[in-house]
Amino acid sequence: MVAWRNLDQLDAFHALQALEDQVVLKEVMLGDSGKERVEKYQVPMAEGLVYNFAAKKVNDRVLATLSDLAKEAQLTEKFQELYNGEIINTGEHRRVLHHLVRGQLGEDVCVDGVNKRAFYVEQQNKIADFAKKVHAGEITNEAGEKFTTVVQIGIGGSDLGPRAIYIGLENWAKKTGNFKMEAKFISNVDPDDAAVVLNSIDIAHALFILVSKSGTTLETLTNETFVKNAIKKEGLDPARHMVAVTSETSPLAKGTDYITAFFMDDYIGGRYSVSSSVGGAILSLAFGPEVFADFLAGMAAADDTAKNEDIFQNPAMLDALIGVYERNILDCEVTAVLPYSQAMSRFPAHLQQADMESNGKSVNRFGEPVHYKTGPVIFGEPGTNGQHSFYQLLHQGTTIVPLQFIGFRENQAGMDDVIEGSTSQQKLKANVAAQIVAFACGKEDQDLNKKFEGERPSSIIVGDQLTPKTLGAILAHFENKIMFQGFLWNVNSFDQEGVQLGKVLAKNVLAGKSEGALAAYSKLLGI
Ligand SMILES: O=P(O)(O)OC[C@H]1O[C@H](O)[C@H](O)[C@@H](O)[C@@H]1O
Repeated sequence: MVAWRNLDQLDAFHALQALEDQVVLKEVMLGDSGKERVEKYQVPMAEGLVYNFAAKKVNDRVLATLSDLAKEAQLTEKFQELYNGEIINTGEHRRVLHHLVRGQLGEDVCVDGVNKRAFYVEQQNKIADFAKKVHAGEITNEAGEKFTTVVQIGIGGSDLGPRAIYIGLENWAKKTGNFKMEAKFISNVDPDDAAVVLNSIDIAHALFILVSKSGTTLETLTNETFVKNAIKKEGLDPARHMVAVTSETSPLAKGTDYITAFFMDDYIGGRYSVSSSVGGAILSLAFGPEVFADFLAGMAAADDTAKNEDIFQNPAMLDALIGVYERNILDCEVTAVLPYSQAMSRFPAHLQQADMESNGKSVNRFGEPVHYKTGPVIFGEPGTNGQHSFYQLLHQGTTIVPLQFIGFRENQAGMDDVIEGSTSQQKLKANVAAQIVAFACGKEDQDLNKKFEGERPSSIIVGDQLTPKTLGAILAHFENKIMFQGFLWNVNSFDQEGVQLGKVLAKNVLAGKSEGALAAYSKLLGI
């Protein structure tokens, strides 16, 4: 049995607080010691990726104490309980099974006589079969013509992950001959979101995927009707243009006006659902089921490394521990995710939900207040765009923001030119290397306005190229990092009560039941 204890009840945490090791990056990262550190402080990840943490404020003693913390917090055992199907989501009294969607890590998990792995694989096969029939023109619109565009209607976890992964692989798929259908996304209840998408597509040849795990989300149900009205206006039958992805217990599962439905279940949290039918349907239609299977294989490979007890063979656990060190010992409030890859432009937005909805909690998994900081604020943009906007604050501002870089040796599209002695990809890579050192080491200057203090910690994930497998491995790395941090903070990372209050108040406004400030704001907004 594992013991679920608060971070401040662990001896290793107090040992960490007592350490007086103040790693000074501009000392350890300069000259030969910097070179040795970059070569030494890295661990292999799945799919040939590497997690390098040389520019983090850690040394061997801090790392040894973090390793003790991992053991005392029983991170490996807790992960084991999770993938073996224990009720880890205490708030909603649910299992947490997103790992099982991409592979069997432990024991069989059976619920009400159903083997859950078999259920997830069955849905994957059903989606693969459907996607192949759409691509082959066996499933068509009412005129017997092929669908050319696929549009996902969903929000939060039913939008961000699938959208980030679609954008992440679009150019790769075009280059490698795996591009089957263009995908678009409608999420916001702002009518302009749906209007822009509907105006940009040929509705007669569009297949819509309605995605809602709960089947009750106001934005998604509103957009469903919005889209169905647009389909009807074209003189077409909405039931011939829409499939549903939902949990078997949701009201949508009983709907009859869909071509077909694909399922997930209550054990897959929305923000962890990209590997389930939620991401499976759109990604299999856009790129083919084999590409989606490769993406899942990359995730499964990363999940496998997350089982290792040794933190130097478990990059997600190591990353999580360093993050807790920065949050609870170095007192950093924010973390930036900075992919030097345009294809990962929506990845930070997805991680914002994954991380902040999971670990943005003030009570532990038993509902008792915690007396330490939990999840940080997450933001990010692809480099080098960020360099020309918010990096000023990162370099010289009064807030120290730990950074998580991601970079690749090769680009995806294969199109590149030598301009003034270097390719664009080389320029991109030179920039990320330069930034790491600039953030760590800073620069002296008599003019304080031009002085860089340095001491801004960062890590980098490096790979050869962003592919379905490496993207899967990177996503699973972050999912597992978030999970381990939740274990360390002893919070339930798998519910999200904090999103409810606003929904209830908005319903009151629409039902004409508001008073006081709510009524005044409603008037101000012209509702
Ligand atoms: O998939 P759905 O049930 O429509 O939920 C969509 C989203 O809405 C909720 O408000 C939650 O905060 C998210 O975690 C969820 O992903």
